[in-house]
Amino acid sequence: MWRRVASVSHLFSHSKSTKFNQGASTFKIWETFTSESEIPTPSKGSPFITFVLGGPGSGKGTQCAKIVEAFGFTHVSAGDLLRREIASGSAYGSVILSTIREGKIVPSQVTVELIQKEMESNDNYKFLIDGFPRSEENRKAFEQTIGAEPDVVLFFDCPEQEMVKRVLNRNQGRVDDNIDTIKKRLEIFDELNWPVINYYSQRGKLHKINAVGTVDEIFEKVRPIFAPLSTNFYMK
Ligand SMILES: Nc1ncnc2c1ncn2[C@@H]1O[C@H](COP(=O)(O)OP(=O)(O)OP(=O)(O)O)[C@@H](O)[C@H]1O
Ligand SMILES: Nc1ccn([C@H]2C[C@H](O)[C@@H](COP(=O)(O)O)O2)c(=O)n1
Ligand SMILES: [Mg+2]
Repeated sequence: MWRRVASVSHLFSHSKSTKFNQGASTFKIWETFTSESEIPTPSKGSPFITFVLGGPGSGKGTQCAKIVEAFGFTHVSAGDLLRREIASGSAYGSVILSTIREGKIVPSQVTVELIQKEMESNDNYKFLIDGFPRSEENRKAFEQTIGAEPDVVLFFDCPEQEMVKRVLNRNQGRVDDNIDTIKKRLEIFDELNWPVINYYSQRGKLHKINAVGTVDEIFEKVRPIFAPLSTNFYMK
């Protein structure tokens, strides 16, 4: 059952907030996803947030592109934001680059700030946040800074051997797509991501998807999770 847990209205409390607060669309979201008894107190100005989890090469970015196309979400990839920060030559750039090269996790404050800016600068109210949270520290920083919890959490479950094969074949020139860094990323994933996955599983938000198969086969497992959006949601 879809359930809104927290409001991010304060995140959008300035000029951008009105897009969430005005018109019938906000109320449509509530009408569609919650029964009367489950609505805590409808809060105006709450974007629909999906976290997308899975190991390196599990297919998160690939499936996000399909979800964007089918359901009109905005794709916010934490890894892409960090790579963009490196490319921009910002003050954080060199630290981010060395962290990514080592297969480690960038401090949450940096990543959450980038995600927040991206959400605030976007007119959409449906967000796929890809590759985040990677750790409990990430998760708590998002909750504290943004003041929200996700509505849905996808977890693409893929065997290690398959993930390694996909990453080594990716061929996008990423500094972390080499066997040494992949091994470290997998270790970090095992150590830090499982507590996050368990956290959302215990709260009934996790949708675990077997990520083996063709891209289209996997998307057919994803589609029903968002199907209510296509029929009832106020479309972008
Ligand atoms: N179902 C699939 N079968 C085979 N290859 C796939 C499948 N899904 C994605 N790929 C390919 O595997 C590679 C990794 O996919 P993708 O970039 O979507 O993974 P990711 O989870 O976003 O990885 P990362 O965390 O490293 O960003 C890409 O080259 C992609 O084209
Ligand atoms: N929440 C995040 C997301 C990503 N990173 C860093 C470390 C990852 O290995 C790298 C690439 O991310 P991907 O594109 O694979 O999602 O970016 C991070 O530190 N914290
Ligand atoms: Mg990716």
